[in-house]
Amino acid sequence: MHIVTISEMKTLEAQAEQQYGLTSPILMQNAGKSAADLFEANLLPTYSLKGLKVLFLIGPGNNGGDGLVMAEHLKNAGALISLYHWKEQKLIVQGKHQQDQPVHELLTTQIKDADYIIDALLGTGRSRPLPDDMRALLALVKEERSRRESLGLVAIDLPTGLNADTGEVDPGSIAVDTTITLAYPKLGFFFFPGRDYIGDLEVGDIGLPDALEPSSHTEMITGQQVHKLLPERPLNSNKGTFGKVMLLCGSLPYPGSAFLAGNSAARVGAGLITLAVTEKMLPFYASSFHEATFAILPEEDAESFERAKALIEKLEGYKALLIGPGLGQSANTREVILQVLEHLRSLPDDKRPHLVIDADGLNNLSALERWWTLLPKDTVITPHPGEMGRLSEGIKVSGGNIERLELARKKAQEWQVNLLLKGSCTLIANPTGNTRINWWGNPALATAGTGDVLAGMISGFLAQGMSPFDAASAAVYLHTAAADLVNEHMNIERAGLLASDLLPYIPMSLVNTTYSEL
Ligand SMILES: NC(=O)C1=CN([C@@H]2O[C@H](COP(=O)(O)OP(=O)(O)OC[C@H]3O[C@@H](n4cnc5c(N)ncnc54)[C@H](O)[C@@H]3O)[C@@H](O)[C@H]2O)[C@@H](O)CC1
Ligand SMILES: Nc1ncnc2c1ncn2[C@@H]1O[C@H](COP(=O)(O)OP(=O)(O)O)[C@@H](O)[C@H]1O
Ligand SMILES: [K+]
Repeated sequence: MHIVTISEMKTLEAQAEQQYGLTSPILMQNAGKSAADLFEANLLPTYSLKGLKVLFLIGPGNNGGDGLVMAEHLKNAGALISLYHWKEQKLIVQGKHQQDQPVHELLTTQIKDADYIIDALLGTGRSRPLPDDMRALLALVKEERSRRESLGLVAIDLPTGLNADTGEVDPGSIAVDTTITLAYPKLGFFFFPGRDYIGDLEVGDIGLPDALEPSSHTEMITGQQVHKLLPERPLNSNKGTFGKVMLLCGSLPYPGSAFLAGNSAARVGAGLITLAVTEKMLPFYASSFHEATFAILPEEDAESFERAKALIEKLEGYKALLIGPGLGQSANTREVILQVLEHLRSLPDDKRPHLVIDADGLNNLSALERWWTLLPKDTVITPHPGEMGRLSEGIKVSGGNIERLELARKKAQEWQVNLLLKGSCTLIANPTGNTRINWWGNPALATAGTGDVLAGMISGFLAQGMSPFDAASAAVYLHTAAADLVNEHMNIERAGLLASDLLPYIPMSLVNTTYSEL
């Protein structure tokens, strides 16, 4: 699904009017109706609209207009509606204009009484800092919410005061439970601090014709999209159908990496997993990973060319190669990597395994000048912000702010790689400048080894013939989906997940894409 900027959204609206006669009032009717439908769908089956007290905060522009249309639909379905028109300071309770008492007192009572408050103050048209009286109004809502957790907060299009292009927020903005955004998610939702204000994201249909495509090069990865990307599993198949993955991962201080990555490649469906390990390391893997096969390499004190040669000899027929997790950073290991890269560059496209470089694979490379010129075509690299900084001459890379998007896009083109920049909303940029962002996040993933799982999943998809951009996108989405499943099944929240907990839930995350609403 496209992600749009404010100006891209405005262009779409203008085109809808010019080319299809879809005027602003028509779009607003559609917007308000779909917001009402999504709101109701979220209530069910726990609550119904009958008798539900909903207070709408109505702003002066089209965002307020959307709110009014939505309110009318909810009223017709039996909700008890109050409307506060901010600019006019006018309060209407169940159709009656309240004029007897000072509006401030009445409004405070309405806030205290409401089951839900709908923020339809400002949307993409916000053009300056919020005025004091709007901040004060939002502060009242926030205060009530901190007193009463059952009060539901929903924003139409976006939480008021959030910059839809950058994710910056006004000091008066408040975080909501659900944002019902219209037509397309806005770019600023995916970056901090804005990301924290959105709550659950719903996308309302405003009836733009399918032929009207945004010009944006940025997409949100959706479950429906991933579902379509997943490799078919024909009845008439065998392990050869689903590709072989070779992993050059793990070393004495970090043996778990190869296990986690290899296991994850198998869990997304790859046909055969081979760990390239030394004899010294073999007993560890053989006892913990029964399904793996092994390519035995000379010990780490052997000449680098012998170690590289042993791996290269085994590589024929492999569809994917993962280099890096837990590999260590000795000069000898760096030499091995360079020789393997040289070999891969020399192979024709159809004979070359797809390459993923992660972790120490990247750390080894970042020490070299113009390291990217050493990569074979279509490589996927998967840095976290620290590794990205090292790859980019030491610049500081943001963990979640908007600058990371431009950086990833620019570097993917400069380096001609598929660049997966990890973080809370992980993003992926390909060499032609297209980007995809993962909306779903789960801080339980902020624990050692989860990156190895992700790298393994990408390799497993590459072995099954997915393109590098798609393999990275699907893996990122499913990685967070698997983490959500772990949370649900282990009854945990934001802490306590082990990377290995993800493994059995990866196949379930694949199945669940069938039922994705987004
Ligand atoms: N134009 C269209 O065709 C559609 C618009 N839609 C809705 O329209 C919204 C955008 O509408 P608008 O462009 O009217 O913009 P908004 O409704 O977001 O706000 C613009 C109004 O707020 C005032 N304003 C701006 N910044 C302010 C501030 N800091 N403090 C106080 N007042 C401020 C402006 O003077 C203007 O009156 C979207 O977010 C969406 O909700 C949707 O209905 C879909 C279709
Ligand atoms: N707060 C968070 N929300 C969502 N995902 C996160 C969060 N923190 C970390 N992650 C994910 O966890 C993984 C961590 O990878 P990485 O830093 O490489 O760890 P390691 O090398 O220890 O495996 C990445 O996929 C990252 O996107
Ligand atoms: K709003």
